[in-house]
Amino acid sequence: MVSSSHPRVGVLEWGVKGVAGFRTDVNGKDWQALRERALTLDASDPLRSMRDRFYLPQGIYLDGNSLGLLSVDAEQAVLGVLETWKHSGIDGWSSEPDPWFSMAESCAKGVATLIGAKPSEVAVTGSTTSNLHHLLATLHKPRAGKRRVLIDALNFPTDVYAIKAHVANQGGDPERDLVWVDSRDGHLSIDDLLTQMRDDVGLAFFSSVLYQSGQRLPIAPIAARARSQGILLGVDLSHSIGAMPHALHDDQVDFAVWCHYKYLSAGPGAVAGLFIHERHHAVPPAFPGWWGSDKTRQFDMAPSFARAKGAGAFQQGTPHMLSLAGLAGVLPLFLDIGIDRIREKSLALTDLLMEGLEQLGALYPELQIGTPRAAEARGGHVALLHPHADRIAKALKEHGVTPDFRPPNIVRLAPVALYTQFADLVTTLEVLDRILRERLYEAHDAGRNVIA
Ligand SMILES: Cc1ncc(COP(=O)(O)O)c(C=O)c1O
Ligand SMILES: Nc1ccccc1C(=O)C[C@H](N)C(=O)O
Repeated sequence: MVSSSHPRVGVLEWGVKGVAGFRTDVNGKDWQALRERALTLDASDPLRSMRDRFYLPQGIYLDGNSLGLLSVDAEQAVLGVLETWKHSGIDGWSSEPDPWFSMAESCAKGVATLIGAKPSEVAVTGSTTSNLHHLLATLHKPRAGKRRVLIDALNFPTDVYAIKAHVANQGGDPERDLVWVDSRDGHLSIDDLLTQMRDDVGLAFFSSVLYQSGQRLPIAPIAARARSQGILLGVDLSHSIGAMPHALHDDQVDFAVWCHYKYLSAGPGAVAGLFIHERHHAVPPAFPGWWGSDKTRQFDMAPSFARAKGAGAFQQGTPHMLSLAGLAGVLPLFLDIGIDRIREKSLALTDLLMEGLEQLGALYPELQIGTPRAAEARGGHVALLHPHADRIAKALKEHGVTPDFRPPNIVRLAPVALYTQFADLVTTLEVLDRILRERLYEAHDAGRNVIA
């Protein structure tokens, strides 16, 4: 455990006004009842000691769905790699107890538990984007009568770029071959989506949780429909891994990709992950590299590729150890707590937040909630919609709350079960109340910052 003298605050000094010095009681709504409930929830929160393991920047951090915070555990693991490098040089690859040579495999085993996969179905490697390119090139060969690719209009841009490029690389025409599940209101209709999984579709690719609205898609029925229609199904788990359980193996998803730097807090640009269902393990990777070798054969340096069994074969070059160590360090926290308890707290956090936002919506009609209310239809963050979302995000940050902004009108608020307190959310609501009441956002320019 972290000692009480551990530096909890001030790791990053943002120079914000700070929530503590911010008066919220001027002609405002009375948040006392909600605050009392939040304090009771905090007092009985079984995960509350986890917060002590994280470096918490000044103010309230609600951007863990973009970059999760640093834990002492991840820090120690990264420092451990540096120490080993310092003292052992090349022997770091083999020195016990954590040889670098097998660190990706040990991480894959832990990650598999979080997503309902067999260890042999997961590899920790590459980036979300590079893994998607790799799996598409390996598994999807368009054929006559099944050339169409189904994606949704709300998917994260990198996925769309990769899929368009893949279609073009396979001799197709993205304009003609892509079928879009459209959205009128920022959400996807599951009925629409299932209906569009028609006979002429060969590949479908969705996110488990949509990055803007936080809508969660039901993977089991989508995968069942994909199976019955002979469609290859891929899923991007970037916004759900570490926040909720998955059942990729049992649901029979064909493949999946994700990053580890959001809810999992493995560090900026941490090594990413991929899943390939075991029924596809006979297919060789499209872009092999020596790090995908059977580990007992890798240093034979043979000209023919003796690949690892399963997803490990999709590794390519030497793992980026400094970017892998953070994951190795933080994973045991998730495994010890168990992903079901994490989801339980995450839902309780977003419940409280949405309840408060509904109360604010009654006071400020321009404010709307862009996230589905039903627990099974939402992920770990809440999207707030407002015509001045860009300026509101800046005003929140100025007053000590870190959200992010996604164009055109979304402020995302992501409480993370391991380090967000219920009371933080009530403070956020109070700050937001005053920003809206006094139109404090007008002090900020419209438009996003380079990184929003
Ligand atoms: C759904 C989704 N996919 C992919 C990415 C990013 O891909 P990469 O990790 O390759 O930068 C993000 C966020 O950056 C994301 O939200
Ligand atoms: N990788 C990043 C690097 C810098 C800033 C943000 C990101 C994000 O991950 C954004 C996130 N995927 C999103 O849902 O918008």
